[in-house]
Amino acid sequence: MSTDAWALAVDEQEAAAQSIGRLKITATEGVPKPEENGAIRPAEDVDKVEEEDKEDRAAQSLLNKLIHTNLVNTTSRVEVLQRDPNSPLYSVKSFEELRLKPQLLHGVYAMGFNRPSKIQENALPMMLAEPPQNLIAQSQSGTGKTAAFILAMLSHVDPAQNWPQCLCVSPTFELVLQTGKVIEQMGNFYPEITLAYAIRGNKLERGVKVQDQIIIGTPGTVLDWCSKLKFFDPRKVRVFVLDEADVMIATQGHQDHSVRIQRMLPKQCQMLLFSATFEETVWRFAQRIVPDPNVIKLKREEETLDTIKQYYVLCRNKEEKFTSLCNIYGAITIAQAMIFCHTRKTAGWLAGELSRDGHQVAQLSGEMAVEQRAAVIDRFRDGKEKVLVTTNVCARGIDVEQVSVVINFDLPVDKDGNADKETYLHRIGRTGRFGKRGLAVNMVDSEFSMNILNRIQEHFNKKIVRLDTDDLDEIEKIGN
Ligand SMILES: Nc1ncnc2c1ncn2[C@@H]1O[C@H](COP(=O)(O)OP(=O)(O)OP(=O)(O)O)[C@@H](O)[C@H]1O
Repeated sequence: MSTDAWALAVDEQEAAAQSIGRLKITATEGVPKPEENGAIRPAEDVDKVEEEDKEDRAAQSLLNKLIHTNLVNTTSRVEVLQRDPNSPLYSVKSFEELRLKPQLLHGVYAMGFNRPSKIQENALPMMLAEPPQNLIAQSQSGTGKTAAFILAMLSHVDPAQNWPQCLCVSPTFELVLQTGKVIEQMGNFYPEITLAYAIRGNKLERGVKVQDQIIIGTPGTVLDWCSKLKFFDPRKVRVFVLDEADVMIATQGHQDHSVRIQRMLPKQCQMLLFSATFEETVWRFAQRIVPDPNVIKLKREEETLDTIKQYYVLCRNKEEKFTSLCNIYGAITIAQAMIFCHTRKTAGWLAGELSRDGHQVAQLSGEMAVEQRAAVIDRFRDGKEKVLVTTNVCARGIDVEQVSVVINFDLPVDKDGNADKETYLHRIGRTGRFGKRGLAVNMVDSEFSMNILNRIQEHFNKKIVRLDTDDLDEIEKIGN
């Protein structure tokens, strides 16, 4: 969006907020009611009331627009979804009924969670059962998987034992930091439990023994900590979590590290594998390495979220894609957006064009130092930049509530040039988090990319609708 359009949208929001305030005052204080004593209103009073009626109607319409454009609090929407059996946020049980410890109940409520989601309701009893049971679980992006396995880890820790008992391995530095923060938040009322980060740069002195009960880290560093450096004894670990399990299995390096870690764990250690996607071969592999697992698996057509609307636009080249993007920004209010490109070069070019157009843009790519990448995500999460242009580096897991639009400037393909359906799902899942509405727009600029889009539609059995970005009215409609 141009700075002007952005300013206009903000003004409109503020005006609406003030009008909503006025509406309230009118309702509680009321205007004089001359009809009640039969007196005829003076002409200027009638004018005034008519004026106020008009104002109220305008305010009401703005309020409606705000509700439709999802700019107001979505709590009630989440509550509605949590009572709809077809929603992945549905639950019949409360957190109390899941028998969480009081310290953890305190933690989840302090985070603003009212009820568990479907995956939390289903997975937690399996994860907390005695004797411990293994689990391979799939649930749509943004439906609370992370919270589920964190609650399981925190529940299993014995705070009296000062050594690592739970081990969580995540594929990237950024995800480790993000998940670590959630562990700290949820465990806020359980101060006896502490956490160590096994990530590059967190150097411990030789010979140190980690006393924290939970370790979260990337696979290579975790392996170093328990094998070469012997910072902790893997034989004492009781819970092992593999987050984004499919990528941990499918990526050779991650798989080697994870399997080597797993071999060092005791036989009775509980194994928990979570992801939003499990390609068939990966799923089979997971079932081979996890003994006797409980399984929560989605049907193909359940994998996409109805709350994320998916569109595509036809363009001829990257310049036209950029124009389409500007048109979208000109027509709808976008809180924050993530734009995915295939190469660093395109991402750099696009970030430059967007900044020239007045946007606050951040760019993220694989060659940046991990600390630098984490800092970029932090700034984006704090809303300092409204647009994040990136390659695939943060397609997975990153949770930024305000992302209302995801743009696939280039469609995701694997190294053989085939449609990368899993990455597609993870990318669009950066919006529409926990019941929010989201918009995903795919830019198609060749027969090749049209084929990729078709493969994606067929795979998920979900129609992706064409959008004409020259027609501003049409774009406006999809923003509602
Ligand atoms: N029961 C709940 N009530 C309200 N909000 C919740 C609940 N559980 C999780 N959330 C919030 O929903 C958002 C998404 O949750 P989370 O990151 O756990 O999803 P996920 O399934 O792990 O996503 P992804 O597949 O992208 O990794 C987070 O901001 C989290 O704080």
